[in-house]
Amino acid sequence: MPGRYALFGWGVILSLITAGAGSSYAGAVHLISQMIEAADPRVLWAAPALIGALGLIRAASLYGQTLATNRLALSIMRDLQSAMYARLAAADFARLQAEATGSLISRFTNDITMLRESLVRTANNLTRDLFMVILGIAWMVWIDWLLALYVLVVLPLVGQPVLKIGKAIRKRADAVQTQAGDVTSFLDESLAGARVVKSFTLENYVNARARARFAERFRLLMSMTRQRARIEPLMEVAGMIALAGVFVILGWRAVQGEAGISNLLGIVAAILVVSPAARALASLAGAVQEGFAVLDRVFALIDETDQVTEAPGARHLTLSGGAIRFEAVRFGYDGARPALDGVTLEARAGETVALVGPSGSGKTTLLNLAARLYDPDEGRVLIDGQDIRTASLPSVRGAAALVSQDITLFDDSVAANIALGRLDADREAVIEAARAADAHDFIMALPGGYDAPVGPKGSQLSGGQRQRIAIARAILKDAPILLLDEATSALDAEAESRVQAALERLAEGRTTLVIAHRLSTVRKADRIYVLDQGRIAEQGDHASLSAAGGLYARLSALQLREE
Ligand SMILES: Nc1ncnc2c1ncn2[C@@H]1O[C@H](COP(=O)(O)OP(=O)(O)OP(=O)(O)O)[C@@H](O)[C@H]1O
Repeated sequence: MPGRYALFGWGVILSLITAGAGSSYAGAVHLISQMIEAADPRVLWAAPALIGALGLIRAASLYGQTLATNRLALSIMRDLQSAMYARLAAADFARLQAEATGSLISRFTNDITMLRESLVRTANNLTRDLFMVILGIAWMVWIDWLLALYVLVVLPLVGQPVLKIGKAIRKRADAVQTQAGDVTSFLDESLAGARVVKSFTLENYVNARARARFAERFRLLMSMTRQRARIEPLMEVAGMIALAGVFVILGWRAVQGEAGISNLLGIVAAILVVSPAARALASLAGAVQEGFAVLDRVFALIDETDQVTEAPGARHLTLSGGAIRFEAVRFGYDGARPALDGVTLEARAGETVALVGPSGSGKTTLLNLAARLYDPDEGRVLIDGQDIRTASLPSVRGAAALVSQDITLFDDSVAANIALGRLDADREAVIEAARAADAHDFIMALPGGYDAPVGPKGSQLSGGQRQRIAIARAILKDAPILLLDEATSALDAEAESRVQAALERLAEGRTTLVIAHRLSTVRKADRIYVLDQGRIAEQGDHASLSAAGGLYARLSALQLREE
């Protein structure tokens, strides 16, 4: 496959040939009309030969040029999209949380579409039309320099306003793209929430929100269209003024007795060649500015830097059982109240530590920090005695398996979804993990078994089945630490007891930090930490904490479920 520079080179050369052949029509018309004026009989074969040759050359080079320049533009698009996705894949969890998924998706759909149109148009037209204008003017000078001089004075008069319009378009294009993200995120949210929309009869509510967004979209696009629409008429007027002046000059000459119809035809042909090219260039100014606006957005994203990064020279964690320790950890999502405020806790290797606390007390935050999805503002998180900030990121993320309530399944086969726990796992290991997660039997009952597709977001499986797939995935990962958010979602008794049993097998032999929702879990825990407003309010085992009659005693009566 030809490289970028070769494609660019070919694009320029072929544009030059295309423009050369196209603009030479002016010269050909001039020559042929001279022959006709002189009643030269050779015109009978020279005219069709000349016109035909120019047409063929132009057609062939146009084809090659379109292919070369589009290939270049599209390959740039492909690489920009890959770079953008790679950046997002590597981006901080906080970064991804901060922007709506729909808005992120819009960068790949709306932004990229606008950029593609702009790039392809630029690639196709910029050099070709520029050469057309330059060569067309050269022909004018050759045919009649005085007329050419006149045209050259008139045409640039519109250059300045056209550039100004381009700048106005760029400003609006940015707003248009940002709003496109808003529309996409609304669509994503409201369509994904179909169950709620229907059951609460929110159709009118979502319709009103949709109409407001589409109305805003209309307004922004109209504002951009008004700018775009000004360009062509400007060029039209300039072209007409040029043409009118040419006739005045030639008419004046004819009155003086210096006739010459071949000059007239030649110049008119040149104007006809130059005009559309100049018009295309002018409207390209708008498209280029739109492209720049999107490129600004694309590069702003690609250039983003992360907060959670690997320290220089970071080494892999040395694991010896997966003891985990929080030391005076303070952390806030934003400047406001900290979500964790001086938390010190410990789970020794192999221990199960339960986290209990009111809603919003910081339990999920604690698991997020243990997986190093965020870094503490103060204090340290240690795994087997090593500060996880000083260790390599893959080794930290590899040390713990996170099983949360929002289970992510990808639209792939059951086996592929389990294998996400360890990408190089073979089929036997996948089946073994599924057995341990009590998922094997239901998987075998699916049409296609392990190769059965799970559907978008796992929609073809039940809630309990999805949970067991997630557990199988964690079993396959075989990390020494388990970070578990016990499900509260309503599963029926049988599904729940199966999930529960699978979780117990998963927790065997691992250090476990579990956000507990069940009495059986806290009873079995080696230690319970009770969180309240980001602080450890109490700690101990179930019996002693119940006896103390504090926050835990109240919470356990309300929050913890009996089997
Ligand atoms: N992404 C976020 N951005 C800003 N604040 C957040 C974010 N996530 C959580 N918080 C805040 O941090 C605090 C602790 O939240 P966290 O999710 O850790 O609580 P929790 O104990 O897990 O609650 P629950 O039991 O209801 O899930 C809350 O006050 C919450 O509003």
